[in-house]
Amino acid sequence: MVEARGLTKTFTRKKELVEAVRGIDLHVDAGELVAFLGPNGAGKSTTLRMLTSLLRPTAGTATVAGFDVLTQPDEVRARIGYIGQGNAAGHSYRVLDELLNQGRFYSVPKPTAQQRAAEVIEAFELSGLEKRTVASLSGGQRRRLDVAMGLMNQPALLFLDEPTTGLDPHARANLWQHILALREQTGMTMLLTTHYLDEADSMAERIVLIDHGEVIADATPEALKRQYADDAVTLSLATSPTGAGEVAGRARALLPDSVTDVTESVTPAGAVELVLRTANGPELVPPLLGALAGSGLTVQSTDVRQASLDDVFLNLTGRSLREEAA
Ligand SMILES: Nc1ncnc2c1ncn2[C@@H]1O[C@H](COP(=O)(O)OP(=O)(O)OP(=O)(O)O)[C@@H](O)[C@H]1O
Repeated sequence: MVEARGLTKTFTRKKELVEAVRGIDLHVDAGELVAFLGPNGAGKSTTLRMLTSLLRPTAGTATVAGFDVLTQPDEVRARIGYIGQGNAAGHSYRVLDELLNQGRFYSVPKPTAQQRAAEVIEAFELSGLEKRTVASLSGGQRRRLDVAMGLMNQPALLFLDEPTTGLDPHARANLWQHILALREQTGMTMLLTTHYLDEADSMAERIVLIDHGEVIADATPEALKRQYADDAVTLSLATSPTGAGEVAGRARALLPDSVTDVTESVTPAGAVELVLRTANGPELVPPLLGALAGSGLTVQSTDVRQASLDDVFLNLTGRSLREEAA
């Protein structure tokens, strides 16, 4: 559905070259839900805008829905929906008129546009708001209208640039519910940008991690975490009369090979604390607890912190995506 090779965009700003996108390759199959994740200024929006034919690449090629973005932009646009960062709808216009105008923009015949508008109004919970002006809608309703507008030409592929940025958690969850329902019903291919880590983790089937205009990793959230970050298991063990060192030594001898790193300390209360790095913490804990108890060691508490996409980004770049987003 999307095939890009060496996609590059260089801007000139105050006589200086800004290499916004530096040779991105991308392949997206029909029906995939792919998230571009990366810090501010990484080049996500610029990539999306090149793929939607809104921006001409400095170098590289891309085909979208079977058409070349450079030589066949009209064919590309007819087959995609694009929901940009800003609100697409005009403030003083009414909801239904905006949807019908969008249909007209795509040369959808009027009866079809009316039927389509009724469908997206229903699907995106905009019923009862048809006559309201856009300015009078809540942030969440407005964003749902944006997405609904992007669907008026029944696209095969939907591009969403930071669809949930600025929405409160409830409105974010609500918008996602609608997007996922749409996807389930239509199997639509979706490509979105976000810098919400939790959102990318739970919603995207595949994450393309972008930094400084380049793809630094591309896989499912689970695969990324498995490959680039470890879970941290913290065990707190009661010390014995023979001393903390002896307890730690006995515990260490029971650790399976899947533990890649161990740090050891003694808490102010005198407990021996071991922090274990491993690919799969939840799987490691039950047998390990059994083995520790079997050898007479007393586990006072256990904590498993599973690897996050922020750990992945940190391990790949040395920077925290969470902090950069903040
Ligand atoms: N029209 C432009 N003129 C000059 N520089 C630009 C232009 N558009 C984008 N840039 C620069 O290109 C780089 C990439 O920007 P882009 O908007 O693609 O990043 P992004 O990953 O989408 O970030 P954000 O999450 O903040 O939207 C940034 O340094 C940005 O300032």
